[in-house]
Amino acid sequence: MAHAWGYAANNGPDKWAANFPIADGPRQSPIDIVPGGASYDSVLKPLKLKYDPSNCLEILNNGHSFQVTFADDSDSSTLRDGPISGVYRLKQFHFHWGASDDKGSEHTVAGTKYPAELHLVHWNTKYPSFGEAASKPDGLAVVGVFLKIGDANASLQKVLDAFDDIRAKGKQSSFAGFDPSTLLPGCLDYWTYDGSLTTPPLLESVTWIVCKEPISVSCEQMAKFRSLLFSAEGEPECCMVDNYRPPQPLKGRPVRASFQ
Ligand SMILES: NS(=O)(=O)c1ccc(C(=O)N2CCc3cc(O)c(O)cc3[C@H]2c2ccccc2)cc1
Ligand SMILES: [Zn+2]
Repeated sequence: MAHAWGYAANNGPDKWAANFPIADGPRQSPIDIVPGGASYDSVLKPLKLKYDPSNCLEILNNGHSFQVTFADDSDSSTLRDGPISGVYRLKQFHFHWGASDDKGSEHTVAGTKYPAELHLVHWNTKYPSFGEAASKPDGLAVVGVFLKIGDANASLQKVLDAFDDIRAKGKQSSFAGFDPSTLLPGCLDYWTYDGSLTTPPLLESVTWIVCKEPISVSCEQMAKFRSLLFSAEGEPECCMVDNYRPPQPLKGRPVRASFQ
């Protein structure tokens, strides 16, 4: 029986180390990003993101978040340059959010929490698959984008409009033709550091690339996020909120900035 980890008091982030001891490892994520503590590195290249909307397959509620999954059998949706070497393919994107607008992001900036955070998950094509890459120190690259309360986000609304079909855990539906680059901020300045998955199995295989500029989300759109359920059909309803891991110890890791 797979360990039923979650975000509740009895199975949440403080309890994960019992089944996933790497939770106390040397390169855990997320972290609190302290802009004054990050060092500008002129070697860092601009991010090169190329996404093909025809690779977009489906949207699903996996009981921890919802994710939009992409076909990754070719190099048509990729991340190159930035802090990484080689070609990483987009596998999926998902979000983390709070029960209220004062929390929800995983990374924080000088202690500031955003109401939500987008993760675009890519895997290194020097390995044969996502699953193989996920256990390698340079296997994954996740682009993180903060969401900040403001104007309604028209691109995000296309994703939220699909929620009625995936309200409960385990529900999925086809979701075609979505271009995830429409969820990126105008400025792609970023911080980068070596980290991990922020959910079990917490593998220390992620090069984190966290954008400095947030994208907007309206209060009404945040309410839509909170209409999803952690619970499956037929179970007592449990709202999907606060599905974020708090910042973890930096343990001496450098955080680099692509901007001055
Ligand atoms: N928040 S995050 O660090 O950006 C993250 C990235 C990828 C994944 C991911 O794609 N998967 C696969 C689906 C999945 C489902 C689970 O129930 C689970 O506990 C973890 C995942 C992770 C995963 C990644 C690598 C190996 C196994 C599982 C999850 C989180
Ligand atoms: Zn995530």
